[in-house]
Formats: sequence, structure tokens, C-alpha cells
Amino acid sequence: MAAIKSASSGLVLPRPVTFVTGNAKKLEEVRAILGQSIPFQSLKLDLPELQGEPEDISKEKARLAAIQVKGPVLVEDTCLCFNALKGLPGPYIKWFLQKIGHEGLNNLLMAYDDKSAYALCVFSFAVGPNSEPITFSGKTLGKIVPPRGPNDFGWDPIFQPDGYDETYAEMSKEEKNKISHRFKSLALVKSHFAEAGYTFQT
Ligand SMILES: O=c1nc[nH]c2c1ncn2[C@H]1C[C@H](O)[C@@H](COP(=O)(O)OP(=O)(O)OP(=O)(O)O)O1
Ligand SMILES: [Mg+2]
Repeated sequence: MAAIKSASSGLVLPRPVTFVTGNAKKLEEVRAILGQSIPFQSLKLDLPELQGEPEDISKEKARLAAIQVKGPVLVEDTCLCFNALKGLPGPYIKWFLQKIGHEGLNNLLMAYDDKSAYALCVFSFAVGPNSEPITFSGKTLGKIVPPRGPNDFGWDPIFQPDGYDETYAEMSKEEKNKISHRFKSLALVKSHFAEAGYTFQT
């Protein structure tokens, strides 16, 4: 299922893009941020994740997703990085959160004055199973605080972005989606799609 170059401008993709994730909350945000700008469908799959650098993890997710979907895919991997811990938990935040929770994550920083952190979202786009994925990284700086706000998405209650008095969880969805790591990463995805001039075979 190779993409072909159209006579007019950009690549013609064999089908719409599939956003692959096992996380319903991510999907909700991606829908809200992309709106009608990139037509996509979604597929709920919990892909195995490589260990290592965020870009490599995201790229490998895209490769695995493209093999399953047999067409163009978008995936993302999200990290929460503590500066005092040289970027850890980073890509392993999911397991840290699951095992030690918001309190445990705060406790990890107890020995340090530096509570600064950043949220990092790395999207990868692959045209198909045989193409090299491209990555797009968005980062939002902030700090780790004791949990405040509704507990309905991951570590949102303990991440307070710089310049705000509210945690991600206390902000409205619209506000978070204007400044988030995911928003910034998707802005790059959008520009790439606009520049590449992808169109879809119907
Ligand atoms: O904006 C966010 N605000 C708060 N928490 C978040 C956010 N974005 C991801 N998260 C959580 C989900 C998971 O515990 C970990 C990332 O792990 P990550 O592998 O990227 O997500 P996942 O396994 O839930 O979904 P996927 O199937 O797309 O890999 O941070
Ligand atoms: Mg995951």
C-alpha cells in the first residue's frame, strides 16, 4: 500500500489517517485540537512500547501501528519529565503513576528543591508499513504540585504549567488544549500536513 505522488502537488495517501491509541482521553484531546484540519479515524490498540528515548519509542509505535493498519498512521507517546531526576520518569510515567500515584510522584521530589518538570508529547506519522516515521515534539514547562482538580486524566492534577495558578486538571479542556504539550506537537503535525499537501484516495 504505497503512497503515490499526485500529478498536481503532494502525496496521495491510500486511505484516511488512523490515530492509534489505547487511551480514550488522548483521543478526546486529539479530536478537539485537530477539529476538521486532518481527517482521521481512530483505532484502540495498546501497542507494545520500546524502552529508550521518547522519539525512538514514538517511531517504533508508529512502525508497529502501520503494520497492523496497513496504511497511514499517527501515534503519540507522552512523557512527564522531572528536571531534578534528569528527565525521569519520562516515558515510564505510565507505570510510575500506576504504581505510586500522585502522592508517590510528589514524594520522589521531596529530597529536591527543584520541582520543575515538563510534559513532552511526541507524535509520529508513518505513511505506511514500509516508510520511515517522522516525529513532531511539543513541550510544556511547569512544576509538580500536590494534586488539585478532577482526577480524570493521568497526571493532570499534579502538573501546573508555568504562568498559571491552575493545574492541567483545574483548567477547562479548552484552556489546556491551547497550551498543552499535545497542542504544540499537533501544531507541527498540522504544518507538516499542510506543507506536504497530502490528499486522500477516495
Ligand atoms: O495530557 C496528559 N495529561 C495527563 N496524563 C497524561 C497525558 N497524556 C498522557 N498521559 C498519561 C497516560 C499514561 O499514563 C502516560 C503516558 O503514557 P503513553 O504510553 O503515552 O499513553 P497510554 O499508554 O495511555 O496510551 P497509548 O496507547 O497512546 O500509548 O501519561
Ligand atoms: Mg502507551
